[in-house]
Amino acid sequence: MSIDSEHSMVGQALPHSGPSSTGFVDKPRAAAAVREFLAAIGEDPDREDLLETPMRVAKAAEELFAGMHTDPAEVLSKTFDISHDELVLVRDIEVQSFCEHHLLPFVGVAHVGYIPSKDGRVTGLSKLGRLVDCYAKRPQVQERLTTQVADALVRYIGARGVIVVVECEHMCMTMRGVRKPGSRTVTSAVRGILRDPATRAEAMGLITNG
Ligand SMILES: Nc1nc2c(ncn2[C@@H]2O[C@H](COP(=O)(O)OP(=O)(O)OP(=O)(O)O)[C@@H](O)[C@H]2O)c(=O)[nH]1
Ligand SMILES: [Zn+2]
Repeated sequence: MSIDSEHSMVGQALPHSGPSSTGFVDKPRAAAAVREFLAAIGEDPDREDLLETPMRVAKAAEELFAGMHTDPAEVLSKTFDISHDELVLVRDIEVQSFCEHHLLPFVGVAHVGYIPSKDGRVTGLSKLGRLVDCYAKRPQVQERLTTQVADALVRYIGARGVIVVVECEHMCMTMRGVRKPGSRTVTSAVRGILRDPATRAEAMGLITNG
């Protein structure tokens, strides 16, 4: 179960809670499933070079899906009162996620901007990258990733305006299926006063032109 505090887990004692918890994957179960999968595709799971693969995958899953067990409220819990009440924008935050339809990666960048709460509380810049990871490191679709990052900034630090733009290439569209390498999907979410056309245009200008 995810410990995302948006989903009614606030205040509960959580096993393995924390921004970078480990130990949440049932590794023997995951390894058994990978072994079965290898057999299903016609491989020999007892082939010497494959013997350790199921457990390797199970261990990797802990890292690859760590966001499921990261609490966004905790990521954004520390703020600084520096009385900055205008746009803060971090561009080109690396995104590495997994499409929940095919469990193949989608990778690219996120641009995250926000206008702090009226009292000018800001979060540490690195926390925006951690927030993106929190929502990216889980089975995901790009649209949901984009809105979850935007909504978290409103909810947890009271941002008066938020703009999130995510641009990714989906391996499920390049390695298989429609096979369109190089195509990039762009999604955006805008909240609060950044919905105002002039403010939004200014933020989009900074995102696209630097
Ligand atoms: N909206 C959205 N779609 C995604 C995302 N990642 C993958 N997809 C799409 O999910 C869809 C799943 O479609 P299905 O028809 O159920 O699956 P499929 O037969 O494997 O589809 P094809 O990829 O067209 O072969 C595909 O069109 C994918 O391109 C995402 O982040 N957002
Ligand atoms: Zn996919």
